[in-house]
Amino acid sequence: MDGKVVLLGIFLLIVSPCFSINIFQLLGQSYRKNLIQFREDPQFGNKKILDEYDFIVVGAGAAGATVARRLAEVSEWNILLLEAGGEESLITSLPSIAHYLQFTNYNWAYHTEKELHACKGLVNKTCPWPAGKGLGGSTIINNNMYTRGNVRDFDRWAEAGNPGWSYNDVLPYFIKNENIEVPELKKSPYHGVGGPLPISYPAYKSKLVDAFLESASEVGMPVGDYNAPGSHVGFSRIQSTTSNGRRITSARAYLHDNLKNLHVVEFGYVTKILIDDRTKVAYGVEFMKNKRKRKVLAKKEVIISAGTFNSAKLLMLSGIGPKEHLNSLGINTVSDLRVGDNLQEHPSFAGLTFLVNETVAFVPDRIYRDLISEAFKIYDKKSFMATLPPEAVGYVKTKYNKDIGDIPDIEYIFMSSSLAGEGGLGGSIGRRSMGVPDKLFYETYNGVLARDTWSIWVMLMYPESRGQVRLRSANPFEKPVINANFFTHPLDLKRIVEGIKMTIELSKTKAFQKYGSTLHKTPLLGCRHLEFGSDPYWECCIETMTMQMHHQSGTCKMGPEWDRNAVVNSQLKVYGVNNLRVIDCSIMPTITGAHTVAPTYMIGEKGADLVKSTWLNKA
Ligand SMILES: Cc1cc2nc3c(=O)[nH]c(=O)nc-3n(C[C@H](O)[C@H](O)[C@H](O)COP(=O)(O)OP(=O)(O)OC[C@H]3O[C@@H](n4cnc5c(N)ncnc54)[C@H](O)[C@@H]3O)c2cc1C
Repeated sequence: MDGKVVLLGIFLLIVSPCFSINIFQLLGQSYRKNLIQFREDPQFGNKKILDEYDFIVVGAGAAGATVARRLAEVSEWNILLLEAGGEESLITSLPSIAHYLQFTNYNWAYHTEKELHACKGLVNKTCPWPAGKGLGGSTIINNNMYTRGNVRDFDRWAEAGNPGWSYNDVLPYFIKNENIEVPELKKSPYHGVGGPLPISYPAYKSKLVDAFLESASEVGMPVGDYNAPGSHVGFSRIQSTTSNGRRITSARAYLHDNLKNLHVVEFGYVTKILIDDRTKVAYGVEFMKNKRKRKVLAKKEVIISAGTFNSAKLLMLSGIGPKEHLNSLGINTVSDLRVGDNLQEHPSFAGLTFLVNETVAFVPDRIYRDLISEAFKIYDKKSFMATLPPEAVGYVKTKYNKDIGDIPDIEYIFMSSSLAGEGGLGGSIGRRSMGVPDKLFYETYNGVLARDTWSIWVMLMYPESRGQVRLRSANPFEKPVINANFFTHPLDLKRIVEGIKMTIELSKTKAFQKYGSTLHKTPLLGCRHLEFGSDPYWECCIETMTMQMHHQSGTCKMGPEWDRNAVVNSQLKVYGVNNLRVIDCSIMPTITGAHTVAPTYMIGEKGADLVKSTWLNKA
């Protein structure tokens, strides 16, 4: 049965002329009869939620599902988890199709405004900025890469006036979250066994990923566990949030359990936090469901875990934010805080394409032509469909990196495919999700479409530039105004250029030359006035075809009282309002040096403990 549904899903995916047909959610209906005990939904008996809960958690993403679940472990408390989207489906569990999911209702589908130094060649000159929507949040549509970041990232948080957030303080929460399935890491003191989130290597391994790992020694790099202290710099296969070749979302990891005191509302869109004007106490939320406005109360706390964009948006809609901005929209200010500032992300460049002379790459065109046999291969883990698009990472130091020791500044994301390689029947879905227009794509990559290629996406780990999120209006259903301000600090661009040049050198190693790797040299449309391969040429490429990692963070910054930009304190309590916390990726004072889901799970685990220690210690 399982196999037939997946086969049907892949078939529909290919024949569907229009990706807006939401086949994923249709397929999901059969899968929905799963284990969440209580939810307000006609299909599940339509039990009514209560009028009042001990805790209300807004958003069921990486952090929200974690917090709700951990609080529900206190049996005398009741918890309401409100989520704007619906449930994941069977088809979303295939890691290889992550990019396709950005064209479904599982994505809030935001965009930046026009950028001065970035996304200049993309559709409408803006960067598409996805964020996940549904029970699981961005873990429904993300790329499953599990990377914790550097020891120094967390030590810096603590040094900035946030006691309890040093690496040694947060390590137990990374461990608590994890069930490591990589045999050689099971005994590592830095990994967890028995936690809710399985971490494994992708089920399928390509020949090209072996070449990447072999190339490490030729450029003086170790191969090791990037999630253990002291071995961040180096190359490795990806540790991923998958098990047996299937995506594991935060909802699967944390919510599929017999928790009678945890009530879940899907398609419940929270529009406002209710705050008593006089006492400044948060006492509930307003939300819309089925076009009806409703209200639910919280006895103890309201916890906002709506993700970096929507947590900031919800605070501002509720009067918590920069006074001048709220005034301009006629919103009464409850607490004048720098909500929405400090936006951070990992910009990157994904345009490098290396051709190889064997049929060893992930070429959707070939796979989809032989669909039936491929569908069956998924089940014995011999298919590219059971792997992640990114197969390995390398953490390297550029010449601009002045940090001593194990602190890289560029991440290589290795793919045995490329934007060009997935042309043809693959639908060029990766480049579409990045907003690369047809003209730029075809004029640059014609001749190498649907060919065997590999690529390294070069990701900046510690951006100096900062962006901003603001409300477009006081209407909660309008998309926020997002200014990423990428590359406003020139060093950000220079580091990526260096990473690109280092990647080209890497392609010349014996390991890659075994496959005759050659760089595709048609200059990028828009940068043809510059000498191919020069620094100005690469700078132009990055500014033209900027690629993002969707690691939005920092808009509800954690910091001490004296930090004028802080929104929450080290207990994650919002300044100036009682009984209100933000617990999600938005609280990061500075972005971690890696992909953000692992640290967000950690924030969820630690945040839940902070809430427990407040209320369980009260007499
Ligand atoms: C396309 C994509 C690819 C990514 N790839 C990776 C990767 O490979 N590795 C990695 O480490 N990280 C990756 N990330 C980032 C990672 O998934 C996020 O950092 C992480 O999920 C953030 O967790 P969160 O809890 O802060 O927010 P989310 O997981 O985004 O959850 C927020 C939830 O709140 C809900 N919500 C928002 N507003 C409201 C409202 N008003 N009312 C009710 N509910 C609301 C949303 O619908 C959502 O479910 C990726 C992200 C995206 C979008």
